[in-house]
Amino acid sequence: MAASDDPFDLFDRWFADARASEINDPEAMAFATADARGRPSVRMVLLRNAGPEGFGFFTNLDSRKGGELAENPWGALALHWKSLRRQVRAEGPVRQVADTEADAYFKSRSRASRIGSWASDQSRPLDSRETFERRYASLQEKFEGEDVPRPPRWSGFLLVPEKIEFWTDRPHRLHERRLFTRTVDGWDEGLLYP
Ligand SMILES: Cc1cc2nc3c(=O)[nH]c(=O)nc-3n(C[C@H](O)[C@H](O)[C@H](O)COP(=O)(O)O)c2cc1C
Ligand SMILES: Cc1ncc(COP(=O)(O)O)c(C=O)c1O
Repeated sequence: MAASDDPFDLFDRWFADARASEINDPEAMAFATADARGRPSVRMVLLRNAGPEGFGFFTNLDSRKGGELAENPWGALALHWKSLRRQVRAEGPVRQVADTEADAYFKSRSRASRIGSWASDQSRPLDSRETFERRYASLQEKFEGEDVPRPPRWSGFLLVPEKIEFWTDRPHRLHERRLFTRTVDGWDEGLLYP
């Protein structure tokens, strides 16, 4: 297969274009999960790695998405770059990343964001903003002068794509859709009607 037909090479080129032309957050993607009954939910997350191993992001394992992935480890994502009028979609099984990978990413975040991850019981009900701010302030004190370690329930997920679609806007809604489907030894490429 020619290098230009590899979906991750194509993704890298599109992502580079998006970094150059989006006004903010070219890595923002909608990430869908579903519970054990198949009921879907979707939210934005930041794409932190993309390559042949998959598409990765970081979050709280006890969040709603974390709980749904524990019951049903499948996901779907969509990136839309408005400035380019392009969309990428991917679907497949989702796995948690290794602790070493989560540690390395967590270390790269700002100290304030690291403390925030300890302060936030992500997706749980919060009685008031004040409660959250008090928790944050007391954690700032607790970690004063110390390194802020990764909370044990904060990690990352990797969606290992079985399908990746590249969508390009064309006039009169006659868009181009290139679908890559994983095979035992590579990728099949085909087109879809828009
Ligand atoms: C642009 C953008 C990027 C976001 N990135 C992340 C992220 O990488 N990880 C995360 O946990 N939440 C992120 N959030 C917050 C999520 O959208 C969501 O509110 C949170 O993860 C809880 O989702 P859940 O209750 O479905 O688990 C982001 C929100 C926006 C708008
Ligand atoms: C709750 C939360 N966690 C994680 C992230 C990902 O970004 P970062 O790791 O740079 O904080 C975001 C981004 O908006 C977020 O809202």
